Amino acid sequence: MSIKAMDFSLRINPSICFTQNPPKPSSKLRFLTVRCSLPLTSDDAATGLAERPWKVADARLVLEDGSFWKAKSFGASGTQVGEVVFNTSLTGYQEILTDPSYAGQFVLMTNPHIGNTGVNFDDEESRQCFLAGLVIRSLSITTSNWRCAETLGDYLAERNIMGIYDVDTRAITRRLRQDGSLIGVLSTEQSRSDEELLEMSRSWDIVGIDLISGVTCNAPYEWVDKTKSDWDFNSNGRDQETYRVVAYDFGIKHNILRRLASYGCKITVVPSTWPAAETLKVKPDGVLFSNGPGDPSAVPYAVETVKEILGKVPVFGICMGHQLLGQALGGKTFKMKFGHHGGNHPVCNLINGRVEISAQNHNYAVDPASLPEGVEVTHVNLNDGSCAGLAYPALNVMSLQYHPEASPGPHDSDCAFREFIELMKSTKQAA
Ligand SMILES: NC(=O)CC[C@H](N)C(=O)O
Repeated sequence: MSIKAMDFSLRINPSICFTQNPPKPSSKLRFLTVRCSLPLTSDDAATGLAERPWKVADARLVLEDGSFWKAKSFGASGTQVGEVVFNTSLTGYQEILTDPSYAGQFVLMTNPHIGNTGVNFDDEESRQCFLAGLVIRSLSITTSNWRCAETLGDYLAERNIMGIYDVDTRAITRRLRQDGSLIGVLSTEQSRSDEELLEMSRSWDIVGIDLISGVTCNAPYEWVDKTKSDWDFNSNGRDQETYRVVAYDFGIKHNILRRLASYGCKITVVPSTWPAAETLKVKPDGVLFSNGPGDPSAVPYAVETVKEILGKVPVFGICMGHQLLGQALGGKTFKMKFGHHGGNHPVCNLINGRVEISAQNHNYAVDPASLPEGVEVTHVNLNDGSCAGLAYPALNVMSLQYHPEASPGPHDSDCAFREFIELMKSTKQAA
């Protein structure tokens, strides 16, 4: 079949992955995405015969199932072990990189095109990046955004975080969906053998480790920042009153604090080991138990703190905070097959029957069957029916397994902050 020159134009798009079999031209074809991929050998580099504008694969990701993935490195170099999880968010990679709940994990983005907006000063969700590394399909060759202050590669290198690109993220995602989360080792060190890296991946486990102690703050501090007015999409219905809240930092995301402040809370953030007695001494109107990394069963001290506070003031648990509440109420948590990480999870709010599209990031969940009588499941994840929210009205408890603060993600669940205000208000009035 012949193709007339006018029948198609050539569009270079470096973000689209290349296959061995490019699409067959047809007379209807208007756009053909082209990016070539030639087999590279180390001889080419040594002889200098083949000069190429791109670099040779210089990193390996080795998964505990025995699979090896050649990739190109950006950011920091070295060798790092972690659990590989995939995130389906289309936007917000900077908020994901700075979400402390990813400590100990490699985040693999299913969106193939990452880095295009660079990084900026406003989208940090914590004081540093705690994740093990970033795995992406295509690293944008340009950055373009009015807020961009730096490229993604420079940002990661400065923070000593490893990243890899040009790796088949779809194939790894399918593997994780089928077999569950896997431990992996990422290395740029040629001196380490494949066998050594595989052995490393098989001798490390994320289960049972207290990752919270590595991300929490060292001392209490006051939080004052609100959501900037330009970005506040939901400023109606605020209470005139100020509510005093103590927020336990198990790896807290800044936007939880910004949203609470915007709803009129005066917040003291405290470390994960802060004694319950000290919290109760300041007579807060409410206590927030934050999100945080890792296995909720590995932090019994945090469950004890939650137990001591339960029933004395209204409490709101988010993600890890929800799991700790579940345990403190007598329930059990379990590790899910590959968890939920992304900004497109439908959740049914059983109280009002509405469906919220939510931002999620968790590998563990509360088993609703293990909960005692009186504890209500208020939200259900519609993808798999897992428990997404709890309430125990007798003790003024509410919790969500996902992220009402978004960052990144949809804002459908922002009303949860309003509900926490109402809970504090009605408890205050009843006192
Ligand atoms: N975002 C979070 O708080 C994560 C909770 C917990 N670390 C999990 O993976 O389930």
